[in-house]
Amino acid sequence: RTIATTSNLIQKRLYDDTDPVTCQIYCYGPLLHTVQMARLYKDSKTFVDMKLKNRPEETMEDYNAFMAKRNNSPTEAEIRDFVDTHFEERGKEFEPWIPDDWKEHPSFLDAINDPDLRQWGADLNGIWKELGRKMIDDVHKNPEFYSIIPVDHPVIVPGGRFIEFYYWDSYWIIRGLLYSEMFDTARGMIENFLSIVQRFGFIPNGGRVYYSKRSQPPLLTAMVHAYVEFTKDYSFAIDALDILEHEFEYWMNNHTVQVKGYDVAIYKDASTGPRPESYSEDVISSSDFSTDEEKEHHYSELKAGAESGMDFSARWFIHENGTNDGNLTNLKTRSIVPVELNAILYWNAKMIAEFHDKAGNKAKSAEYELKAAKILEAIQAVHWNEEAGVWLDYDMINQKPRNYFVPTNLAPLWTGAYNRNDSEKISASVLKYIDDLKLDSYPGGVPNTLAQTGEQWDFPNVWPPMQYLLVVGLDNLGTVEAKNLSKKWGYRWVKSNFEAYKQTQTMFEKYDALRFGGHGGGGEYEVQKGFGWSNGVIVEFLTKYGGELSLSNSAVPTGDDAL
Ligand SMILES: OC[C@H]1O[C@H](O[C@H]2O[C@H](CO)[C@@H](O)[C@H](O)[C@H]2O)[C@H](O)[C@@H](O)[C@@H]1O
Repeated sequence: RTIATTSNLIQKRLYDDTDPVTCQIYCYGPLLHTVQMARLYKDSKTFVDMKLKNRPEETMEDYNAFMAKRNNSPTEAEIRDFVDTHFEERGKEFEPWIPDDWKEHPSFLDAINDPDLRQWGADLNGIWKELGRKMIDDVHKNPEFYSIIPVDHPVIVPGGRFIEFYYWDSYWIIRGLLYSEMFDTARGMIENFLSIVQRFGFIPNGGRVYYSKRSQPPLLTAMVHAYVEFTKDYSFAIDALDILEHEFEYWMNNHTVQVKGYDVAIYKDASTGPRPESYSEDVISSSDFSTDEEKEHHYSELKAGAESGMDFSARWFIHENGTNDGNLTNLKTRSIVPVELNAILYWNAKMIAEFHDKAGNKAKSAEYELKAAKILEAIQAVHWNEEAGVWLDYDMINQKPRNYFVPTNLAPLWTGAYNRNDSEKISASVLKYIDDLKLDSYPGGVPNTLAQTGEQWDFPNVWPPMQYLLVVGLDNLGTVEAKNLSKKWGYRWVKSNFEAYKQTQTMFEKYDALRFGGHGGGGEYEVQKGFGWSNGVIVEFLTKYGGELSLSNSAVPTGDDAL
């Protein structure tokens, strides 16, 4: 299979404001406002996932007539009736699908010694079948009836309310699939993303048109790298190079600002209005602002937060007093330079350089090495904080580092965005940072922040991709102390997830730092079950530790007892 190369067409599409016609229903406009503000469903995402019964133009005509007839003030019952007449239930875009390459007994299971952990690994492998989604032909023939973004290959979704692909989730899902030897499914998901970059110029937050003006942390190149590491099929990466470069340039050209004379990337969004999938929630939180302009700024900060994947968190609050106090009205996501985004872009440049080198294109490889070196310099100048002994986000409003814990403060260890000659020094300072903050004292894993705001990316919630970042980052650092802590946290994560699974037969999207085996909560929707990235991380950790890890000493561990 070959991948068509990018062209000016992508540039045109990227800057051209012609949204799909379905966007008039699902992304913005009066119909969306009327229905979402009626709060017909417990979860606001329900409505924007429902299929149209008629063409969007016809639906809009009916809507205009409906509103005119009711003097623009329909009752809730009338709106419900309108929705029932014009929309189908959610989920109509998929047909049952069992991945063709699913294996009953992938060999990672043989590497797990503990019988209970091995059975759990088999259960998790079985969950891939439940999370698979294939689009029906009609989605390709009549895309304007659906909010789903049509893609050629079936995908593994996160689960629960998330029945479409999510960009950054897919990195951990794909790694899990590769360990489960589901190479075709993994490759299909990557090919979908490559074709999406060709169509949109970048990868939307998730597989719905209403997500199409923002992205998520750019991990496509890392997905390709993981696929190539497993399959050794370098030609796949080489064929994809144009597209990977395009995505990289999209971020560097559209998401960078200047800080201390360096180009650094931030999260942002290119649409107006509230998030369609959380419309009334955003309108409510915007009611603190009086002018339309202020409300619009607030919506942009919310959507930039969603682009970061950490929606929402005190990580993105800048209070008037310069701290991370406050609530959603203090969101200033676009004014905070995030460590991991720049660390990931560095990684992307390095991997693109590596693929060019494999292709024998030394000039291009050198060009991307140079881009990586520039990003590294920026990370060192803007994010590294000698006093804290770690990398920190940067507050552009108050022109100061933000000395608040987030696992992403260690992201450069994960992506290799630091000078290897400094490993010993960095190891000493990072471990002291961890010690000072007592990050090793939580029985359920390292919390995402130390701020308890009720937002889902704050204390005490623990998120699988962030545990992965910490465990892999510390392991990469390579000193004995860092490797030991990495293993300790890896073991703890497996055991705590296992405990939750043993009690509930469920994998959760997020967990609880304070409770060994406890799941997370808070935020604007119920904790979700499934769950793509949780399973991916555990399948990888079971492969990594399965030979040595045993549950026999699995009494509720705290701190040092976890091993
Ligand atoms: O509907 C609210 C938000 O839901 C998504 O965010 C959360 O789930 C995603 C899928 O697992 C995950 O990628 C993200 O990190 C979570 O915070 C969605 O991505 C948001 O855009 C949306 O507003």
